[in-house]
Amino acid sequence: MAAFPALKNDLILRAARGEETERAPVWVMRQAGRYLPEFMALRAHHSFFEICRTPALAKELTLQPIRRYSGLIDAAIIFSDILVVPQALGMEVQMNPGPHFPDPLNVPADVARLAQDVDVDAALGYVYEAITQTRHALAGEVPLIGFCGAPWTLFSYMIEGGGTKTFQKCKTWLFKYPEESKALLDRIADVCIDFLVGQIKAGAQLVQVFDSWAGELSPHDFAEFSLPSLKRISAGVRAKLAAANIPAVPMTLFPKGANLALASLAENAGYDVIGIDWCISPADARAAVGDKVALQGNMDPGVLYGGREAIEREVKRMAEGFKGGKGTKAWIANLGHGITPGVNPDDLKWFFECVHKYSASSAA
Ligand SMILES: Cc1c2[nH]c(c1CCC(=O)O)Cc1[nH]c(c(CCC(=O)O)c1C)Cc1[nH]c(c(CCC(=O)O)c1C)Cc1[nH]c(c(C)c1CCC(=O)O)C2
Repeated sequence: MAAFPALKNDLILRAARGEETERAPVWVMRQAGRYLPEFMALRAHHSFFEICRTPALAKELTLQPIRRYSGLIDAAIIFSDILVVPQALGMEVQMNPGPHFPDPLNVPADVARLAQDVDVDAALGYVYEAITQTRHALAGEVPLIGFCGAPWTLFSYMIEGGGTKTFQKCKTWLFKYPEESKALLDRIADVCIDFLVGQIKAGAQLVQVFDSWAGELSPHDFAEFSLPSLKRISAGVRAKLAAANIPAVPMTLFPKGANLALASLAENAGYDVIGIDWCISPADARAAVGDKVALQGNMDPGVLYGGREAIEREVKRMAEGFKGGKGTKAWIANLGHGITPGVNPDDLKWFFECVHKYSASSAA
């Protein structure tokens, strides 16, 4: 592996490994995104997936929030999308403006259309190249996060053909074709394993699995359909790294909306960090997971629309919740989901400043 510049800020890696830190490390999901004028300026000249496939452009977008919030932000996340995995499986995905699959999987027989024995490293090598270039360009300022989508969330896009409110088509699969559904979920998981291992080899220092639709399943169905593939990924990544003599990196799971599953996820899903949304209080989340994992989250992204007073009040409340009580373990400050367009970038700066202030071990 190429030698990278020495890391100057390892706060998030220490927190992810379960250590209490002098203050909470902080980053936000979708930090390179449409709320940033510099993102919109570059995006005006390139299509979304063109940027994903062009390492120099993906690197540039990854660095934008790091430059703007230098000294305040503790991690970069590679600019890409969870939908590059369905693309690697041979599906066409457009972004206009939301994701659109012209030929979704309608019935189990359609799985035959997916690419057989995908060479993940060949199909997604452009992501690895973006990661390696970004690691060099970061010059050790903060760690770089790699990611993928969770099988259940990707399954839903591949079957629905885009975003959905009803989940009608993918739930038809789960409940009419449960065995075929599980086989497809495992198949997606196997691509995710190779993809995360490749990202780690290329320089990713922490990886996150986004299960954005976890909360659409009942606790029973989450355990039945999503959890097995999430475990397959954590175990598969660790086994492949060990076999290749590559040190493990921390793994984060963001099972959005699956707050009822927190205790069992902390117990045996195989992740170091669990990301939570804002529909559970930090104290309740910590009570559910004990000291088995670090927690990441969880301010409602909508608070960023509320102005400085609201942001300060809610960061203080969040910090007190995560710090309070016995057995408090590590905390990575973040929003409970991605930052949304329309947020004033200066208000995000204020969010970071408030996290620094209220999460410090000396803060009252
Ligand atoms: C479900 C999901 C997707 N993509 C992702 C998820 C999981 C996280 C979540 O639940 O928000 C993950 C993602 N997407 C993007 C990143 C980049 C890294 C980061 O800054 O966090 C990450 C980590 C860039 C992006 N991915 C997308 C954009 C905006 C598209 C544009 O530039 O036109 C960005 C910056 C497009 C995208 N990609 C996806 C959707 C639904 C959309 C369109 C609507 C939306 O923006 O929410 C699929």
